[in-house]
Amino acid sequence: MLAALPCRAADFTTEQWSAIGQIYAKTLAHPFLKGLSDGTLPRECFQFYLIQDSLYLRAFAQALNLLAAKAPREDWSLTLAQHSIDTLKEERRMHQVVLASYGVTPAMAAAAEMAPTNAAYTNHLLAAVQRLTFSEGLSAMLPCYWIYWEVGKQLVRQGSRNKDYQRWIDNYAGEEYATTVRQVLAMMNESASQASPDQRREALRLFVRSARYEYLFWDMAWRREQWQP
Ligand SMILES: Cc1ncc(CO)c(N)n1
Repeated sequence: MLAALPCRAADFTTEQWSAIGQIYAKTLAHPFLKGLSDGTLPRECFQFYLIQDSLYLRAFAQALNLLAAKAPREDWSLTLAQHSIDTLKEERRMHQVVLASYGVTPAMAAAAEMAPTNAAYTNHLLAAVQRLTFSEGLSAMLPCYWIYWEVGKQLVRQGSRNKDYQRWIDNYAGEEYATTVRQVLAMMNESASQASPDQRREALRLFVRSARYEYLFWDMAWRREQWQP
């Protein structure tokens, strides 16, 4: 029976990744990532991305804290709360170093408004962790971790001619980031194994949606998306 196949409990993350195969392939082929890799990405696009991403990371860290509060295990709460702190400290510091070299002060970045895609994506994450079960919320958050890791590993093979772009790539291709992502993957598999089939189905749907938003986030930066009117 076909209906019995999707959303099985064992190795849920394998199933999640296979559900976004096409989305991930399109992501790697996107001109933003191609440009990051070959160094031809226009400076204004990267700057737009960094400003939007610093706004994104604040919401992401908030979502992690909400998820930490819902975790059924104390060690998971601790891990997620730690990731929230790391997100705010490490990633934002890196962004600020790079942004400063682009002449953007932290105040300028903080005063910027979220572009439509960014607002939609962060609202999707915050709604999922707030309204749904731990497992479903975690599934919505997972593409943020996982896709960046995969992209980092892929892009580091080629390297970039632009040193700012290279620094960005190195951050996500590094061992420290890998450890972080592996923690969340293990948590996802364990948590999904205890969820109901309906919850797993919903978790998968949220995962796919977040993967689509990840794609759209690059596209947003590439287009330097603005609110209309
Ligand atoms: C949009 C987005 N997704 C994921 C990450 C990885 O934390 C990030 N920095 N930005």
